[in-house]
Amino acid sequence: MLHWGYDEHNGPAHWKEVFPVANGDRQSPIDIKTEETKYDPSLRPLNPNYDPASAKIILNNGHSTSVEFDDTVNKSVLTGGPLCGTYRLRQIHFHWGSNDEAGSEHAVDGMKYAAELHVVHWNAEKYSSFVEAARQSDGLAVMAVFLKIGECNPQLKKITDRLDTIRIKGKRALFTNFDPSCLLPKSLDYWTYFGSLTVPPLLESVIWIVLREPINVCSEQLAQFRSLLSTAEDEVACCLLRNYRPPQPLKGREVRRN
Ligand SMILES: CNS(=O)(=O)c1c(F)c(F)c(SCCN)c(F)c1F
Ligand SMILES: [Zn+2]
Repeated sequence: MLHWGYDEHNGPAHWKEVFPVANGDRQSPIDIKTEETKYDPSLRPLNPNYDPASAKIILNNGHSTSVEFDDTVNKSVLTGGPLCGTYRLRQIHFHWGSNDEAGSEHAVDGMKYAAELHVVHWNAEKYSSFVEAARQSDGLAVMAVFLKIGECNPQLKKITDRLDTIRIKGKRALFTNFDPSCLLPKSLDYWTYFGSLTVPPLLESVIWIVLREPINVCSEQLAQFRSLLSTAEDEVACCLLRNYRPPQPLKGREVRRN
């Protein structure tokens, strides 16, 4: 396998050839069977606290589009929920499909949403960098938000309106004064479980916090994500039509809810 991606020749079924942890005991995403989730009274309310000035750039890394934040200080953090200590905001990015019927990574009782937002944080209380935290079992905390087809989302428009300036893999543009809380649903009720990155190197270092309430996105906005290119300037143009990993075996893990 050359470089990993989402095509037939380098997609999720091939990743284990280079990253054997793909068959590990705490892989993500998963299909959340709501009847089997366990209420846990010790789970606290989520407490996201983001400073819009932390937003720095918007980027096309060839696998998704991300907004990267200044994570050199504790300016934008997530505390509460299942977390011990303070997790610092690193970046947000999206996963989507080639059509509106499927595109999310997590599923709920076998049902997939049109897309999924990931808000990535790292444990800055215990570790000194994102890269170090990404190697630890409690190093990362990713909040997942489901996107369902409905009204156009005016907050998401701030991102989708900029995608034409970063169509080619590797392109980046200044992107500041953005608070990702504007993309969260009214309710911060969640499911939580121990899992992994959903892209190579698939590190098993993520405390997943999956919000139960989806936010809206319209079909036209999702189409703008699909017009991003997974290829660089000097390559034959190829659209990033889908970038989700299918659900992985639960292997006895518990999914708790607040
Ligand atoms: C949970 N979704 S993911 O796709 O596995 C994912 C990314 F795409 C990421 F980009 C990052 S952070 C930046 C690393 N290059 C991350 F921590 C991460 F978990
Ligand atoms: Zn992701």
